[in-house]
Amino acid sequence: MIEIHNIHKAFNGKKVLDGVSGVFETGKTNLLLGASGTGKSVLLKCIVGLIKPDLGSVTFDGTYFTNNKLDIRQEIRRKIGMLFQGSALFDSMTVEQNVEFPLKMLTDMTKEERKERVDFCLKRVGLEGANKKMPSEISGGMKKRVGIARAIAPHCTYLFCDEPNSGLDPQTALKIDELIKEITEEYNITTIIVTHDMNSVIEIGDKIFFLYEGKKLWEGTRDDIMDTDIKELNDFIFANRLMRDAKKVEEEEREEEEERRYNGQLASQGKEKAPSEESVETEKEPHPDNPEGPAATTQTGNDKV
Ligand SMILES: Nc1ncnc2c1ncn2[C@@H]1O[C@H](COP(=O)(O)OP(=O)(O)OP(=O)(O)O)[C@@H](O)[C@H]1O
Repeated sequence: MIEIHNIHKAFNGKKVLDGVSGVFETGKTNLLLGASGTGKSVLLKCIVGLIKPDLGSVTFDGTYFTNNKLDIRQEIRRKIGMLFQGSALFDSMTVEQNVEFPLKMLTDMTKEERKERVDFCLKRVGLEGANKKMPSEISGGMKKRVGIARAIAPHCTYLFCDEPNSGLDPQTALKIDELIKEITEEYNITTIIVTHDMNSVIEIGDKIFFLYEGKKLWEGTRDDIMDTDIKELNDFIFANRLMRDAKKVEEEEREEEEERRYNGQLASQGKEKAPSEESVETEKEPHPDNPEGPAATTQTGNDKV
């Protein structure tokens, strides 16, 4: 779990982050959502320590990170995997050398152990056998997969992805989203993804933090993002036609459901009423074994007297 508290950041007097707080849960895909220039990347960099916030703190699983001793910060950094926007592979290295790179830098694994881990990670992201290819020989989607393999290779506890879908067609983007979500759940990683892609929100938004002009205006899940009354959020998500259509379908389904429930209530009331009327009638009818029957035993107040 990563906790951020009251993060502020300004550049040359221009406020970019204005008191952002939140908790990013373990085993979940946490999305930082917002329009361009709203401070998502700066917040991500503040969390991983690439930018120092002016104020505020970041805690990784209870260990204070911001302003802590260098060795503690380095220890936490070792557990962080990064997937950069353009994949950021080393062009002069093969796929396997790219994935092996952080293992050489961050671990004391033997050559054989590194080879085993590289093969495992490449297999996990669906790139078995691509070891010897150069980045220039593979597609954008494959590059993202190599980036993911490289990020998780040193058994990362925290995974940060800066717009993992940028430059990908929708189908490949969906596959990358799904892969990140699967890996997050499988290895119980705390994942934070910077995005403005509404498809990602719907597909993998376990927890969403909506940033607007440097502030967190809303947080919630993909199930409730369409039902808020926050104007800035609605303007952002419903600028996308697919989202407007999805909202329309959701409203129609809700109306149908309400109608069904209402009709069901009416029917059940009617049902309750019917047997009681019936039972009154049958009580009045004599039982075949007892011709005198209940009808005969019906008494009025006067009879009793
Ligand atoms: N190192 C820097 N120096 C000065 N200004 C910066 C620096 N980094 C970011 N900014 C400014 O901070 C603001 C927020 O930038 P940021 O990259 O976080 O936006 P974003 O929400 O990630 O946008 P996008 O979705 O377009 O990537 C922008 O106005 C940007 O110009």
